[in-house]
Amino acid sequence: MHIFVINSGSSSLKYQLFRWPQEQPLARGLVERIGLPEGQLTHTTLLPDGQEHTVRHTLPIPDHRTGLEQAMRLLTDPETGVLPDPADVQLVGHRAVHGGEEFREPTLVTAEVKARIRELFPLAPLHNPANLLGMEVAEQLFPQARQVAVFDTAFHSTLPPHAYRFALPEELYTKHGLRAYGFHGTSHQFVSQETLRYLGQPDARVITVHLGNGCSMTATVAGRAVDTSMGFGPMNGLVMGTRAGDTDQAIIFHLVEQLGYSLDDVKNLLNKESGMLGLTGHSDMRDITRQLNEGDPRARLAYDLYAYRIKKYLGAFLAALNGAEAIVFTGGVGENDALVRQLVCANLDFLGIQLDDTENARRAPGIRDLSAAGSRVRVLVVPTNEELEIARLCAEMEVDQ
Ligand SMILES: Nc1ncnc2c1ncn2[C@@H]1O[C@H](COP(=O)(O)OP(=O)(O)O)[C@@H](O)[C@H]1O
Ligand SMILES: CC(=O)OP(=O)(O)O
Ligand SMILES: [Mg+2]
Repeated sequence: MHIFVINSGSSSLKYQLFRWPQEQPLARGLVERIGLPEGQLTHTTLLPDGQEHTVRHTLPIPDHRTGLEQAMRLLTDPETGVLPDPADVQLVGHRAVHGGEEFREPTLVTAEVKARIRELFPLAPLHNPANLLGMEVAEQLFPQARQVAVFDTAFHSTLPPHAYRFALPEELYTKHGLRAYGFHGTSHQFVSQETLRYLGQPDARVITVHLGNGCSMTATVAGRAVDTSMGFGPMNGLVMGTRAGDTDQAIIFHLVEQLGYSLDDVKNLLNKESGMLGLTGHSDMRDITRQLNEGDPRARLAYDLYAYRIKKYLGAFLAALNGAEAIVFTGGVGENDALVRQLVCANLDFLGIQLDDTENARRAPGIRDLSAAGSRVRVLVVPTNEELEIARLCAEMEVDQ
């Protein structure tokens, strides 16, 4: 059978088409810079002889719907498409970001499930709307297929209460669900599993650092999450493309009471105008790298702040775990940006963390060990593959039914 997976992030949409159970990717694509003036669609067809054929289009992609429609045009193109008939797709896997406390397993998309995803919009305003849209567009494109949602929050359902509860009155948790949920769970799960296999240590303590447009870190033991940097919504913790991460609640009161912000203004500020964008004017790390190379001090500060925040969480999670066997970088920035990794790992030799600078600067595909010979903690790059993990979880659900 064929499984089509849609992974809508805040600024990008990724998709992959698999032949199953071979786990064979037939095509994959990336729609980037959604909402920015120059959107980019990269579509790769994986040919039977192992060759890849990639086309790139630069065009305005105002929203996720347009991105998905463009992708479908390429997939079903009568001459070059690998999916002549959309009816060949039996299963569509969707990334869904916020699943609250109830969605801990892959879930068949029904009208009720969609309604619940909609109710969770306020908690993940950059993501759940794009996820739901993906489901609605896919229902039209693949009317015969089963649609399954895999939630970012699911992997974090193993967090202990002292990690997920806030020091707020109990009722706010018991009646209103105010707790940390954690996000990017599918990526943290995939990457931690890959790492355990790579190390040959199924019980290892692994800290996964997912740096995409959104960024989060998770402390894991034997592949189970025990703490994570994101909280109630995907805003807390690390500095991100457009999200501030940790700030001080007092700032919110000051913005509203002294500077005349409405609550909507604050939400917009913290979700869409802050983070790297607020510091540099750019949200895409490649633009900030360019700015840095031109000697712009704003880019320097932004890099330092971004890396320092990761370092602080690393310290916290190493304390929570009483050490770690591996620290793993993943996501668009984590996999590609050597300077971020260098700044994060600098001056951590007292913890037994030492990076091999040459290995760190080298570009290569696949899992890479960046640690210096004497490093007690392994520093790895493990490319994430949320789509494959989603396809596996959806296929497992089919078998279990
Ligand atoms: N070669 C690269 N060097 C530095 N940053 C990169 C590179 N390639 C991608 N990135 C960054 O990765 C981020 C997007 O990561 P990704 O994981 O695809 O995001 P999303 O959260 O949308 O899934 C962007 O900030 C982009 O600039
Ligand atoms: C949850 C989240 O921040 O996702 P993304 O990084 O894809 O925006
Ligand atoms: Mg992502």
